[in-house]
Amino acid sequence: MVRRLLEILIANLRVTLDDSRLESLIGMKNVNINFYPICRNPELTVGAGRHSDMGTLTVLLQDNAGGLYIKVEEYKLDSRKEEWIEIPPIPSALVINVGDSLEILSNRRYKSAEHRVRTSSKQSRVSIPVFTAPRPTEKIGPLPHLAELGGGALYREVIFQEYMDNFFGHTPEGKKRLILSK
Ligand SMILES: O=C(O)CCC(=O)C(=O)O
Ligand SMILES: [Fe+2]
Repeated sequence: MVRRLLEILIANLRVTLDDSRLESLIGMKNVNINFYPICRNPELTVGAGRHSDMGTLTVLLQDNAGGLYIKVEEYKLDSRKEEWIEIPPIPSALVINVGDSLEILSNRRYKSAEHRVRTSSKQSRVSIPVFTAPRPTEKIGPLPHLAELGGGALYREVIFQEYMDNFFGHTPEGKKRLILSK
């Protein structure tokens, strides 16, 4: 399913990638199981702090507890408004998140989703994300055609392993680590 999604997203940018490259961009897969216990002081406690996923696409199954928020930014002429909106649980539905690698590859035509999870005093919560990411040896940079069209590459090319070392070596708030690839 992720392979098909990626194929469609890339085709939508009018870029053609061969099968082995597509496979390499989602070649590393990891599953987590997150448990958020009931919390007495939700206003004092972070469930999952604001971040974006570093890989290509994340497929997330959440139970019915709610609490997943995503940051939406709105740019007006000279102002920027940001808002956190809840992604409500829908039975049997999956949440698909764009990760940093896809933001870089698409030269920011797709933006990685900054998200966080709040705790609750009423109900515990379980979520199961499946992370897909490039193989560690894969070079990640804006796809050439997109850099040409979009007035230059917004990110420099990195080996994905280096990106991961940077990701786990620092814990910047939100999406700030993406700047480091520029
Ligand atoms: O629990 C969730 O809904 C999200 C978890 C998450 O963002 C993550 O594991 O990266
Ligand atoms: Fe996440």
